[in-house]
Amino acid sequence: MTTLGDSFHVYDTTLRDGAQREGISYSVNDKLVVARLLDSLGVGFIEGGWPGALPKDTEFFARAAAGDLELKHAQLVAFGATRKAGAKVHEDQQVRALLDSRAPVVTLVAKSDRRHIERALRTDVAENCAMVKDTVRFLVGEGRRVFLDAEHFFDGYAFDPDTALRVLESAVEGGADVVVLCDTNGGQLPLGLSRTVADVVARTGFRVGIHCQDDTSCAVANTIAAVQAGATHVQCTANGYGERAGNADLFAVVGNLVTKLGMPVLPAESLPELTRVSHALAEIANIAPDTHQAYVGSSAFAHKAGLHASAIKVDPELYNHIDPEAVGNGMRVLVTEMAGRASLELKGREFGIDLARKPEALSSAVRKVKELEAGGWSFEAADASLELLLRGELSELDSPPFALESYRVVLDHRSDGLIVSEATVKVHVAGERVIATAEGNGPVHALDAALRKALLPHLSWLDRVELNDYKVRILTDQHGTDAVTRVLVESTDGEREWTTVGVHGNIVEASWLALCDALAHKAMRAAADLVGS
Ligand SMILES: CC(=O)SCCNC(=O)CCNC(=O)[C@H](O)C(C)(C)COP(=O)(O)OP(=O)(O)OC[C@H]1O[C@@H](n2cnc3c(N)ncnc32)[C@H](O)[C@@H]1OP(=O)(O)O
Ligand SMILES: CC(=O)C(=O)O
Repeated sequence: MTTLGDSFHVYDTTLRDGAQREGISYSVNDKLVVARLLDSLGVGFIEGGWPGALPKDTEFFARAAAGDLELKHAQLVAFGATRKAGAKVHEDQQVRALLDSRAPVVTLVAKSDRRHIERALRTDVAENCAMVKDTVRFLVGEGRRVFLDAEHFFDGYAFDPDTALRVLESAVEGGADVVVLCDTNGGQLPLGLSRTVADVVARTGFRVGIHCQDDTSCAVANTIAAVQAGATHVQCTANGYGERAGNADLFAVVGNLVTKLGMPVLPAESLPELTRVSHALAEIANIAPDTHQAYVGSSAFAHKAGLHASAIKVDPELYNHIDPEAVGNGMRVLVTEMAGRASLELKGREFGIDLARKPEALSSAVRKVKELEAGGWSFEAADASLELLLRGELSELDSPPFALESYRVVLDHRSDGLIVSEATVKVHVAGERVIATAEGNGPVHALDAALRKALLPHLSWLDRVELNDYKVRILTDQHGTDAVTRVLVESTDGEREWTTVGVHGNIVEASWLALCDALAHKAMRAAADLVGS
């Protein structure tokens, strides 16, 4: 299917409005990488920043013009304000900077609420309209395509519709292609906003765009409502980054337009790239991806409730609003206290375990999971411990790689201020009784070191296994007033990562349980690899 071409604009403002989010500070190199990623998706316009206002943005446009940014799909847009009140447009340094940026498209921001014109700009409506018309005409005369961002349009239209419309008319008289209605304070709700958009389209016949801030958490809904009311240009930011509560999220807007409204606003091959690009852009912004983000979050198609899983077992479409792979995401089944037999059966499939014809083992595993979770265990993030539990129910596990006789950990607070932990483990491995002692900077570190020392000569794969991450959570609501500790251990052997869990009233024992599962899981895989080779 071909895209809608110029008849519908996907306009990205991550590099300008997205950068207005608290905590984001793109370097010029970051901006170039972001622009390339957005271009690879096939968005029509990339607003690169405000040249003349921010030195980094000026440099970004200079580097883009010098060949550092070759865009295959998008056109680069420079953002800026109209000339100042009472000034001559060709003498306005900010306007000149827009031309100097050499961007083929310019988006001008202009006031469209009479209160802002009079109180913030300290001018009158006639001069404000002249500022808009002069600036658009000047830039169009210099060969630029111009869009007008009508700031505070919805509030302004409600307060004084004639003024708001006069601003739009001035832009179009000057030669603007699109007038973008901005919900700058983000206070709109979909129904009212779509009525205004429809009204403006009907009264003016202008090409209308939409720009929504997310202060009512309705930016995406408002954007879609605007499109349904006649807007043909949507301004969005990656992952909804933006001033205050953010902007309309590009990925949700595009996801909705393509999969719900059947509008091919991006090239067909871009849709499965949404998740990857969203996460890559989060990385560059130095913001952890929102796991619950619609369409692209890692939890967007993660199912926890047993009833959901039982229907998904019949047909995944019953509980997924789209095929997750259509947007490059994937479905996951989570096993927790909310699991039923179907959840465990589906999870088992992920591990290559067929539980469908083992109803007793399945029911017993469900019971065990519920009991353990009630005692503070959590399998949601500990797939490796869950796999061991399921295989244990099916009596599929070989005996563990070693057997513990005992361990002891001591903590030594020395007179020189050093605190050293020492652990001794006595284990039986490969038919031998082994005793090993090691020091560490904490009790768990010492225990891990002692265990490795004891096992390494007997388990050839152990030298590749490392602890990647160690998370501790104190669960104060378990067992009345006694707190229990939950430890999650993430391990790696350089090729794959796996997570195990341990729970106990004693943090060292909780850690020990998680460590033992980690090694048992690796031993299980090593044995399977041996059989497979
Ligand atoms: C809704 C939006 O998010 S629009 C994007 C907003 N982005 C930014 O503000 C980030 C970049 N901004 C900047 O770097 C600076 O604010 C600048 C360079 C634009 C201006 O800096 P300064 O000249 O020091 O002015 P300052 O920021 O204090 O005030 C803005 C001026 O622009 C005027 N102004 C505001 N909107 C407009 C407009 N649409 N058209 C013309 N002038 C405007 C204000 O009245 C004020 O003028 P004054 O100095 O005569 O009072
Ligand atoms: C232009 C813009 O960012 C706004 O009105 O919110």
